[in-house]
Amino acid sequence: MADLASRITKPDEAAGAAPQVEDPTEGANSVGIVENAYDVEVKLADLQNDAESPLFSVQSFEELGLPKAINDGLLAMNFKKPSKIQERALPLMISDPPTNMIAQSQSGTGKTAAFVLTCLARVDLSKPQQPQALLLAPSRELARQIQGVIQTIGQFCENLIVQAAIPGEVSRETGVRASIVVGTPGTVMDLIRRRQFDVSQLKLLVIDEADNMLDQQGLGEQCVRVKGLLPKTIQILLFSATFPDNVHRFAQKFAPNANEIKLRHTELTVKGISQMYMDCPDESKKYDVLCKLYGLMTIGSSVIFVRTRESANEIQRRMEADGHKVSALHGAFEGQNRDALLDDFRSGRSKVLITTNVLARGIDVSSVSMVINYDIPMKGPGAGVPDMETYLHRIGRTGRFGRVGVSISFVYDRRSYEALSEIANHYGIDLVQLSPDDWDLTEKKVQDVIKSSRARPDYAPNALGN
Ligand SMILES: Nc1ncnc2c1ncn2[C@@H]1O[C@H](COP(=O)(O)OP(=O)(O)OP(=O)(O)O)[C@@H](O)[C@H]1O
Repeated sequence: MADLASRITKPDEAAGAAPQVEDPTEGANSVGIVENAYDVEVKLADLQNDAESPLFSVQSFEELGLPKAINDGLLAMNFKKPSKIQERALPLMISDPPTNMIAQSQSGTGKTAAFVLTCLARVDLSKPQQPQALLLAPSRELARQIQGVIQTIGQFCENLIVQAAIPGEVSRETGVRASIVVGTPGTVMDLIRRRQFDVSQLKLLVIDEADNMLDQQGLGEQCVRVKGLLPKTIQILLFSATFPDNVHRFAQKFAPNANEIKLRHTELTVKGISQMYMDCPDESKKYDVLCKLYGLMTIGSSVIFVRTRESANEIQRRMEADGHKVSALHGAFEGQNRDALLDDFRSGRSKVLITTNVLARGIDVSSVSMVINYDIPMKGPGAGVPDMETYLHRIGRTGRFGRVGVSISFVYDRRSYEALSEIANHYGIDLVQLSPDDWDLTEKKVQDVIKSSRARPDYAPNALGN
């Protein structure tokens, strides 16, 4: 118990945990749009000039030597400067001869654009239907999102065809006909086996969320099998915010002689995310606390993470019965239903999303200002071990690319308290305590952070608009 207590900060430090933001007492409504736009330019530019920030860079995109059509795409996305990972990784990935890469960078720091730019720089667009780059992701949502990023950054690249290899997307008659293919490992494997995906000319394999994808307890076997069917000389890029030691060793075998960009444990947390925890009296009270938070959750958009599909359904049912508007998304839903639910959330039509770990990684919705860990993430036999990596990925759904956000983890008994305490110690996080007994203070602490995130004019669904 003492461990977590030692990581509690004083109440008035709560808003301070989200540095370099507008005065938190100033809500979006009280700030004029023009002034505000100026503020934000300065704020993001400030972060990008701060050598300590993961968004820092000294170069411009032009200096990285990418083709003009790609630079035009970056301009259209309003990407003014590369982030640190983009600046460091890109020159290594696009240089010849092609070299493998294992790259780690905090959540929301632009890893996707780093590997997407490499794909766009490597494919020969005179062969638009010949698969040349394959990107693998752990969920259909992430595969679709990456497909969208490629299409947006590549909007000025003539003849670019990008296809998603996820269930229900590739017709049996035509098979895969695209230069860039983004998929989930099971579907990709099926397509290759059925000879509907010609992999003979692939020159690039990207694995996003690579520690999760290569984990031998999970998708690892499938990824190894896919790789075994690809040309031996293929360039391999592995990206994630987390690389636990055991998976990292395996990653080095999977992508031999790779250049590496690694971070220490304590560098992994994103400064813009104010991490808090809620001391619930017991498990049965967690639901009431959640309902009390509901008003704050709808100021921006929020994601509530739970352990099982059943509890996602159950919380949705109860909250709706109590008159709240929420959506639930998990692996039991049909693919197209899942797509529609996430699209609604991205566009702001729904503001509160209850989900499982299926959406813990990679999903980029810039309007998310709050993440709730209704259940502390656990793993291992009997799910008795705190899942450090999943915690970091879950909270990383907010605080994207210099934005601010808040995460609230619910604890209610010794076990959940100790698990969160281990997570906090592992990353060296100072968690702010919230109490359901002092609701006014709780509300103020959370609102201060959320209001700061709202004060940004680019506070809207991301540039993809999907
Ligand atoms: N150079 C840039 N300038 C401005 N915005 C950027 C830049 N690069 C990326 N972004 C934006 O930052 C957000 C986060 O990027 P991205 O989704 O690639 O993060 P990530 O590092 O892959 O995070 P995660 O580990 O959660 O998957 C996206 O909305 C993206 O459009």
